[in-house]
Amino acid sequence: MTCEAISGALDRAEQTGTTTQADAALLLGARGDDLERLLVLASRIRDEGLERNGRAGIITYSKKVFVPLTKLCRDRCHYCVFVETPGSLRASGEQSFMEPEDILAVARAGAALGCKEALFTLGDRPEDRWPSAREWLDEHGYGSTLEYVRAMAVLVLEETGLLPHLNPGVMSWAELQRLRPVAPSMGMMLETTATRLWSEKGGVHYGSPDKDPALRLRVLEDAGRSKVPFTTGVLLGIGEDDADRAEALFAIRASHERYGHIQETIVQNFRAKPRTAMQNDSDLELQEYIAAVAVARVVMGPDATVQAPPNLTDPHELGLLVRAGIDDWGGVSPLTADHVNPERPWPHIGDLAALTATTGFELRERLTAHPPYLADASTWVDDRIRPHLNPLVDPDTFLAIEDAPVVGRPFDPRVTPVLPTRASTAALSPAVADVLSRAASAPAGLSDDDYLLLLEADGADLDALAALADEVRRETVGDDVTFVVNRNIDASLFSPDRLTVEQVGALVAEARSLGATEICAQGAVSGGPGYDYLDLVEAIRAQAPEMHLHAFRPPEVHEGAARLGLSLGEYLAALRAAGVDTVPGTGAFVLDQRIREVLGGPSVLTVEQWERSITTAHAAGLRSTATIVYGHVESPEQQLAHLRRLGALQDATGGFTELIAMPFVPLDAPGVTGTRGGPSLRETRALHAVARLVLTGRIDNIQTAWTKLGMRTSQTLLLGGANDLGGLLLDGTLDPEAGAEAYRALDRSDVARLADEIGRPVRQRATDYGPVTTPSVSTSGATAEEQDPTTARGTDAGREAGAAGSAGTGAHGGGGGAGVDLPSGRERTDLISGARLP
Ligand SMILES: O=c1nc2n(C[C@H](O)[C@H](O)[C@H](O)CO)c3cc(O)ccc3cc-2c(=O)[nH]1
Ligand SMILES: C[C@H]1O[C@@H](n2cnc3c(N)ncnc32)[C@H](O)[C@@H]1O
Ligand code: MET
Ligand code: SF4
Repeated sequence: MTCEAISGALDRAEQTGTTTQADAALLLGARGDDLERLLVLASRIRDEGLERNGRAGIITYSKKVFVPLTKLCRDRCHYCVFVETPGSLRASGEQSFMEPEDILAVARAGAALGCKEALFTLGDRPEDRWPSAREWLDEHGYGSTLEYVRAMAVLVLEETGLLPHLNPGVMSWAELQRLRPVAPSMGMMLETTATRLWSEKGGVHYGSPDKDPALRLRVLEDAGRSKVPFTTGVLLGIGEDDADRAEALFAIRASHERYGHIQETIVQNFRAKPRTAMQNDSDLELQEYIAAVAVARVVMGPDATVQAPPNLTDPHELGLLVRAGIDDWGGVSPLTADHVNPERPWPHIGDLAALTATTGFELRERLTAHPPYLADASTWVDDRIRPHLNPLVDPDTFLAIEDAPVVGRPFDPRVTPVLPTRASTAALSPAVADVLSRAASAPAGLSDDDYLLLLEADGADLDALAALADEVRRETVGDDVTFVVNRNIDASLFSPDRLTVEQVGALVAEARSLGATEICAQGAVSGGPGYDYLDLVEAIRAQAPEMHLHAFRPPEVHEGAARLGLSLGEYLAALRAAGVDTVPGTGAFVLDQRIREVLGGPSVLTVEQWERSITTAHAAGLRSTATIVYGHVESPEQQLAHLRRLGALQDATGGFTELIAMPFVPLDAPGVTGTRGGPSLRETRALHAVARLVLTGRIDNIQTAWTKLGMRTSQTLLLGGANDLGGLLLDGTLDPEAGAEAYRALDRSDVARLADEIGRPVRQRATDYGPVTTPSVSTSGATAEEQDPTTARGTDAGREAGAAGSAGTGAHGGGGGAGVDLPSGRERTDLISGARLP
């Protein structure tokens, strides 16, 4: 690095007040006079921002207690001394998790000292690695560590009034939604964007799944989209170089530019700890650190908050951090240690105030969420947390009212029924009311008896159950009613005389031109020469390389593999290589051997075969749907066991995208006798709601099988736990007599109306529930959004015939069980003109 290069970068930064990523990497090398210039620039930028934001001359901190909820972790960061193993905990006589009483003791003591923040910092998802963590959670009735975090945040709010700041590591989208109402702010250090430190043996993040930079950047994005005031930052001195540092800072800036949610960028210096893999590494050098803090200020700009922890730099050097442009010291505790850096005590707050004063600044207490976010609380703060926050916020500055009493207040459980029939709590049976109140804080943590009670709920109890499921749905995936635009191809027709390779190509080309993003192919192919499963994949792929291909149920996969003499794993890998993207998880019915024997003929896979097929698919990188067919001979116990089984499979593989609950339709299963003839509406509602609760944190999307349930029932279910309408398969002009689903159609205007009637937005999704990325093409030149009417039909649900699941029986058209309004057959409509076809 030449001095000219650095002073050139300084010149440019001084002139523009900002910098580029390449210049930032240069500026990180500034030392001596260059560093002096950089500090002056960083101070100037910070001071301009403070002035503009009405807080000139103020440096903030948050008075907090540290709650190390669990020190078990599935990661193994080489610098971390916080993390413990079950063995080390046993040796020191500690539990896997802090008990609620211990958490409250810390929080109460903090409140008595005027603290207003409870910082929950903990290991990532320890239950995935340590059976003892799983057991502790099971015994205490929590489905996951993050469910326990949520419950403890509520407990702390109610009992002490401290405001939770959650720093639990990587959070899923669903977890962010679940946690947002219980904390005004959250955070997760990006640490670094240097992937090699994670992917290469010897790197500090090797073997730590949660430290994949791509994953952490995803969390940053999700937090932004969820409007969570978010603290993040970089950890310096762990093997990254200046280019990496600049890249990480620019990644944070880019995410903030998209969503405006980065309330604070922490520039944290690595400190070597005994008993860690990095114990012999040296601490980050001071000049290098100071330069990085200043560069962070220049990169993040005048309106950002840049934080450096005051306990990781020696007291007599803290003035340098102020000169480097910080405006915040982060959380400081008068009570608890910094458990991440236990050897580095916090300065006394009085000393920190005095020291800050010598740099010309006044130290002021802020809350966990920074002033700009509290000033726009309707955007950034969930209304359930506001009653806890408001008494502590100074209405002029949005900083803390330092001497405000910190007292607990009840947390709004929000079990407000939203269904047409409103249930008053008084009308609930006491047992159901009790179960629901526990379900509100731990939906996935109830006992079998609890869920069985809910599966039998009726009347006001059922309405309240549905309302809670609706709330959990909203917190998990938001309000959008989603659907995918696709076309079903009945694979059982694939043969030289019924549906040729050319016809398949034409169907696919047409589907693509009409805006489909997915082709769904199910049904047993005959397997003649050139007409096997892989040939069908090839025929589809040849037409549409970009289209998502969702194809072949477990029985078909078994058959296809046997035909070629391949193992399931080999065959699924071949399907994937040929172009299959996901597989339908249909043909599951209820995963109970006796039930399958009653319902199915000889072609029905055993429980073991079905599970192996799905888990092998997941292992091969093919995700799948998960399904249940209910309302035949199964008991509520068996329904629940099935849902739990799907949840356990999901824990093992993470491969399910959604659950589709399909009512048994007797007319589709002519050979099956002795059933209860399909489910009632009551049973349908209870099952969907219970599925939403049981699968919280595991399977986030619950699809309503509209082809079997009809529109009115689907609306009811979308208000009672479900969030997705499934596939709207294009019914184009080339459609052959496509078996069971022929002439069943929904179009976009139907979907829009359906959602509008229940007050919800609609969103077209990709198969994996992400945004639709490939722009839809249309022969008419209209975009997918404009195309209307687009006739459409269901995906997996459409193909799952009543019980035995034989594809293409064509035996549709009658009513289902009581209360299940099947859609009436619809005439085919021309996709472009909307005109009825003959
Ligand atoms: O006491 C600590 N507080 C840490 N905090 C808390 C921080 O000091 C403040 O308390 C919060 O920013 C809330 O105001 C973090 C918060 C995050 O969101 C992300 C990372 C950290 C890291 C630490 C830390 O190492 N030690
Ligand atoms: C809570 C945050 O603390 C940081 N962290 C973890 N271990 C150390 C260490 N030895 N030195 C400095 N910071 C550390 C990480 O950035 C983590 O995300
Ligand atoms: N485990 C989390 C993370 O590394 C929380 C901080 S480390 C104790 O992000
Ligand atoms: S830094 Fe966080 S993720 Fe890494 S081992 Fe420590 S607790 Fe686990």
